[in-house]
Formats: sequence, C-alpha cells, structure tokens
Amino acid sequence: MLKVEAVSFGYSSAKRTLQNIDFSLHKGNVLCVMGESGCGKSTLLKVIYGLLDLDHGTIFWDDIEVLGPAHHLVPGMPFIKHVAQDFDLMPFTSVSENIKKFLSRFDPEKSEERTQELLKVIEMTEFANAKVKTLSGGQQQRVAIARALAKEPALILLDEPFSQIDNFKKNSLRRNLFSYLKEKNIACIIATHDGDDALSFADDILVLHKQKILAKGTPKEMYGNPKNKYIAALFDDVNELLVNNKNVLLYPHQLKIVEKSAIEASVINSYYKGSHWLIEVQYRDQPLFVKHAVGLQLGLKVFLKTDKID
Ligand SMILES: Nc1ncnc2c1ncn2[C@@H]1O[C@H](COP(=O)(O)OP(=O)(O)OP(=O)(O)O)[C@@H](O)[C@H]1O
Repeated sequence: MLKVEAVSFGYSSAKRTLQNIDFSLHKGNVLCVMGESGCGKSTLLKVIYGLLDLDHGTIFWDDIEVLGPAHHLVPGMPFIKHVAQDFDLMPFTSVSENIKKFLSRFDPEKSEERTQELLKVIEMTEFANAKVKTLSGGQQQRVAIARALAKEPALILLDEPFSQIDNFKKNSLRRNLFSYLKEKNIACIIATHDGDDALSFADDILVLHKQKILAKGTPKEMYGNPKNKYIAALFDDVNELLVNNKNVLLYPHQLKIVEKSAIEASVINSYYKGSHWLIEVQYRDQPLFVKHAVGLQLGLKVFLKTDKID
C-alpha cells in the first residue's frame, strides 16, 4: 500500500506547491488526481516517484520509504514507474526496442513475448519495428505507457496519459490499459483533466486546490454529491442556483425544460452535442446550461424545472 503522510513541498522556500498532503492507495487500485492547471498534480506524481526532496512528511510503499535525490544517486524508486508529459523515449530506436529497454537481455524469448503482450495493450502491434521518431505524439505516448509497464511495476504514475490521443483510440486504449492494470494488480495514480478518465476508471478521485487536498472519494460520491462548484466543474458544465437561500449545484441533465414553472429564462445559445443539445439560457443575471433533445431558437422564453428543488 502507498501511504502519503503530511507531505509538503515547494520548488522554492518562498512558495509551497503541495501542503500537508495525506492519502493512501491500495495495491491494484486506481486514483485520479484532478484539479485546475497549476494546482500541483504533476508535482505530486514527481514527489511520489522520488524525483523531488520533501520539505516535510513521509511517503511509504509498504515498509519502503520513498526518498528523493538527496538520498539516491539515480532518483526514482525501482518498483514505481513514472510516465511524464515528455515521454523520454529513445527516438532513433524501434518501438519494440524501447519497450524492451527495461526487460532482461538474458531471456530474449520471454522479453519478446512480454513486448508483444504490451504492444497489444497499446494497440500498436503493427508498429513494432517503426522508429519512435516517425510516430505521432499520441503514438509516442502509448509507447511510453507500454515501456513503463514492461517490468510490471507495483505502482505506475501517469501524467495526463491520454492528452495526445484522439477520442477514437482513447476509449479502447483506456479500457485495455485499466483492465490490464487490474489483471496484474498494478496500482495507478493518474493526473488528468479528463472527467471521463476519473468517472469510468478510478476507484478514487483526489481533488487538489490551492496546494491542498480539497476532497477525496469514489467517483460516485464526487460526481453525485460534489462539495462545491470547483469539484462539480471537473466533470461537466455546472449550474449554481440560489434556492431558499441555499446554493444548489445542478448538472445540465438535472434541469429540464417544462411547460410552466417558477424559473423563467430565455435562450441565448444552442450547442449541438450529437446525442443531445446543450441549451444556454439567461436566468436573472446568470447563464444556465440545460440538456435538451432539440436545439431552440435564440430569445425563446422557456421554463425550467429540476427534481433537486421542490
Ligand atoms: N521546476 C519547477 N520550478 C519551479 N516551479 C515549478 C516547477 N514545476 C512546476 N512549478 C510550479 O508549481 C506549480 C504546480 O505545477 P504542476 O506542474 O505540478 O501543476 P499541474 O497541476 O500538474 O498543472 P497542469 O495541469 O497545467 O499540468 C505551478 O505553479 C508551477 O508553475
């Protein structure tokens, strides 16, 4: 189990980037770290890998303490793999050689078998002999993930792992990758902006805000009962309505356009979303977003209702 206790870190003594971070992660579980740009997601992964020296606190994997560069000639813990945003591949070498880099040279048959298995996970079997420099950014990102998995780490740290991968590939790659991690009981921490990564694949979500942990919980808890607008907005557009002096947070699908209600608004915009439309309406002094089956005419008067308000 990973245990992060009272961890604080700053790139300079004048400013803290992480403050009093506490959480644990069980073997084989997936934790998504979310939060606005610059909140410290990448820094947290680097700290857990042992690339940075802590100002305060401890990090343990079972009874092994993760220590930073002040304690290791080559920073980074051998049982953890970190896939950063700059993939750090060997550009003039083939995809399969890149994956094999960390595998034993003494058992070429086993090493080849493992490489083929990983090429399948990242859906790049046909690129085995292609030189990395000839690949797209998204393909290189996939090779970096396969290489990190080659030696079956106990924990893999993925920094925006699908940021350069198109939607078409992303969905099947995510499904392959996360079922592979579960099958091999590899724990995973992903820093991501993508609510879909978090909702569909994480066991837990940890939200960072202003250097600290703002919330931690299961995807159902975090989406279904967000503590505030910052958290809800990580997953979808979110409306904040003042009802009976109480702020209520509503996703667009939780508002409905009905024949008559106390909430009267006028249409500002209709955005086509494929399976539905997102209607932007003006209600008093604020815009609201509503999921609807069809697009609506600009200026149309509508009435809104939600089951969350009596
Ligand atoms: N090497 C560095 N030296 C000094 N400050 C840094 C360094 N790397 C990051 N920072 C600062 O630390 C803060 C957190 O950065 P970090 O990259 O961890 O955020 P992030 O949440 O991963 O952002 P993003 O979502 O944009 O990738 C930012 O204010 C950033 O400017």
